[in-house]
Amino acid sequence: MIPIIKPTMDGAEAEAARRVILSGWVTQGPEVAAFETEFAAFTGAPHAAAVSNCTTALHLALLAAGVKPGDEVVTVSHSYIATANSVAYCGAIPVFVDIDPATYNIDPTLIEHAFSAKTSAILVVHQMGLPCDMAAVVDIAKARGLPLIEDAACASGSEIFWNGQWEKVGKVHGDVACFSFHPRKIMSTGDGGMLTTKHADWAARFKLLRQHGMSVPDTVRHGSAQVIFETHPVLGYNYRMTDIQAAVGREQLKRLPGIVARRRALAARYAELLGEAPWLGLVREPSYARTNWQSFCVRLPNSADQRTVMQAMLDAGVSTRRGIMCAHREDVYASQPLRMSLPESEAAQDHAIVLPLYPQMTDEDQQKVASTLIEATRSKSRAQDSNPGIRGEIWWRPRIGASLIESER
Ligand SMILES: C[C@H]1O[C@H](OP(=O)(O)OP(=O)(O)OC[C@H]2O[C@@H](n3cnc4c(=O)[nH]c(N)nc43)[C@H](O)[C@@H]2O)[C@@H](O)[C@@H](O)[C@@H]1N
Ligand SMILES: O=C(O)CCC(=O)C(=O)O
Repeated sequence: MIPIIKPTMDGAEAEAARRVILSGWVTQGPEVAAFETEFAAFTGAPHAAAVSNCTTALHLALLAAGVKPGDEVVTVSHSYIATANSVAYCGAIPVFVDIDPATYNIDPTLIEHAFSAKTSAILVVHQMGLPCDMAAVVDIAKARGLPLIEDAACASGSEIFWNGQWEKVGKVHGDVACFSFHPRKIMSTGDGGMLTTKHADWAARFKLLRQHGMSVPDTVRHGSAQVIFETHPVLGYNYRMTDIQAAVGREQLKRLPGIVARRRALAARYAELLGEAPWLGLVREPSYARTNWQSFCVRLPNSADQRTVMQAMLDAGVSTRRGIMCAHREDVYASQPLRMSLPESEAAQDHAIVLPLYPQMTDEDQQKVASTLIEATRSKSRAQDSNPGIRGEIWWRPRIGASLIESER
């Protein structure tokens, strides 16, 4: 079976975990601090704070941005449900904007239509590792005076063209970026997350809130010759990363440039192999973005049944995933009125699939994936079913106006 992903770990990560276990200090401590310093240096961010996963990172980011109950946060539905959930954890309402089908990322031209007097933040996603159009989004956020949060769960090592040079996602281009180290991501600590921010006071707040809002951390009390009594001035959470995870993360970070380079080579090979099937829509990087190819997403012809194609591939020993989910279609958000229709988000969920991609893949593996996909879709390759434009042209269908669904509020 060719799986969707394989973590890239070996004895170096095992040895790092062993070293921490034998050190006698295993929870958030010196390894977490070192991982934060190294991750900040990697991205170019002034501050970093490690947490238990990216969902908790997003929660803390929204709290630092001042999101409170009853507020609205403009974001996408087309994302793993953690994006919308983090807004709901604040008692706020996620207001969903449709995506650009060429990039699977938020369509900046639609953002204005999602605003109301209750909007208190913008939360964008760098979906599948491909940076969204940050220049456009930053302009909108600045014009409105809104904090801008980047869900960079998938985007470790991705780059944005900024002020004439390539910069890492997380440097930070908005106010704060949130990363995931879940095993489905390209570097992993088992589970884990990281915030990078340009604001020193936000970083201090993340470090306070991740550990129960405790005034004096356990590490400080542990090493003190004086008796110290801690206090809890604010409501905090247990969102810590352990030192075992951080030690693994430090090894993963050393590998990250190599992992990204390998994924880029594998993605280029997929594009070559699938080039003979023009009915399949591939993602092409816009001029402002270099993806880490966390996922290699392919748009199927509209007449192809997604589940049938995925089952045929699974039967042949190739694991795939459907297009990115849409939160507004899940029961948990279904009763919430939409401010705009989301046709591109829904089409992307229903008509795209994600192919296996991991550094250990052989050329034989990739040929098998490509040939299986081509065979499973060839009969659906009628010209009228192709998705012109998904190969890189901007495929635009205006949908503001008649299709706009006004909020009932
Ligand atoms: C592009 C999207 O990719 C991912 O979403 P997804 O729906 O593809 O993710 P899921 O299908 O839930 O991914 C879980 C899969 O990730 C793999 N996986 C998860 N944990 C492990 C692991 O520890 N070891 C190995 N070898 N594989 C692991 C398994 O194949 C598991 O079925 C997430 O990273 C999303 O956040 C992201 N938007
Ligand atoms: O829990 C998951 O499956 C993914 C969520 C994630 O990536 C995170 O919270 O770091």
